[in-house]
Amino acid sequence: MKRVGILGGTFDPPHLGHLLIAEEVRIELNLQEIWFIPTYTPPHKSESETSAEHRMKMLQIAISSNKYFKINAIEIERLGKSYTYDTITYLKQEYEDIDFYFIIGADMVEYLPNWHRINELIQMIQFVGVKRSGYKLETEYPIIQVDIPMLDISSSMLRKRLRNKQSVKYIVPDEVNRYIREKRLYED
Ligand SMILES: Nc1ncnc2c1ncn2[C@@H]1O[C@H](COP(=O)(O)OP(=O)(O)OP(=O)(O)O)[C@@H](O)[C@H]1O
Ligand SMILES: O=C(O)c1ccc[n+]([C@@H]2O[C@H](COP(=O)([O-])O)[C@@H](O)[C@H]2O)c1
Repeated sequence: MKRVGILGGTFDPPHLGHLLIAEEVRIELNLQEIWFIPTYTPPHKSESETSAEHRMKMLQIAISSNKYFKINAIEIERLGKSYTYDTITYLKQEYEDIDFYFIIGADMVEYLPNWHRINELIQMIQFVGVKRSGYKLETEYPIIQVDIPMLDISSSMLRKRLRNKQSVKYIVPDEVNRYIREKRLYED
């Protein structure tokens, strides 16, 4: 069976935290690929600030230097709320020969009891939790934990910095920074 990690996210914008957790989990669990799945509408928070097109483009730029990283646009194509249950149901039907591992930060681990159809979802896919500053990686659910170096960064912190015209260098890849500036994203 092929082993594939999934990192679902809003990626508004993508940052080094996303890339680091994906790479660390890939190596630790010996995964052949990581599929980044951008949400259309995130299930549990307000809509993204930038369009799906811009988020896809930034993600493409961000992952381009890693041959194991791919994008799967299923949630953007599906439109509506991006429930993981729907995505995994589809992926398991479509790719019977793949074992999927769904990577989440500790903030999402804490939130797991509130996920849509969690009792079914937890039987369908193996979750992999990673540390995140300010959150506990403790849960009753049978997740795998992977130890990663913590980077205390988030997309909301980046949006705030960009609004305030502060630097985001060394927090997002240079090419993503260039795209954000060129398209004047997150300016107000
Ligand atoms: N610095 C980080 N360390 C560990 N996990 C992270 C980090 N940043 C994001 N993640 C995880 O990556 C996934 C996608 O995150 P998302 O795209 O929502 O970014 P975010 O930084 O959490 O965004 P926002 O600040 O807008 O909520 C989530 O599972 C989240 O927990
Ligand atoms: O399906 C759910 O109920 C659910 C609730 C919270 C988060 N998720 C998924 O977890 C991933 C990270 O979410 P986010 O909002 O932090 O980008 C993303 O793929 C979401 O679709 C899914």
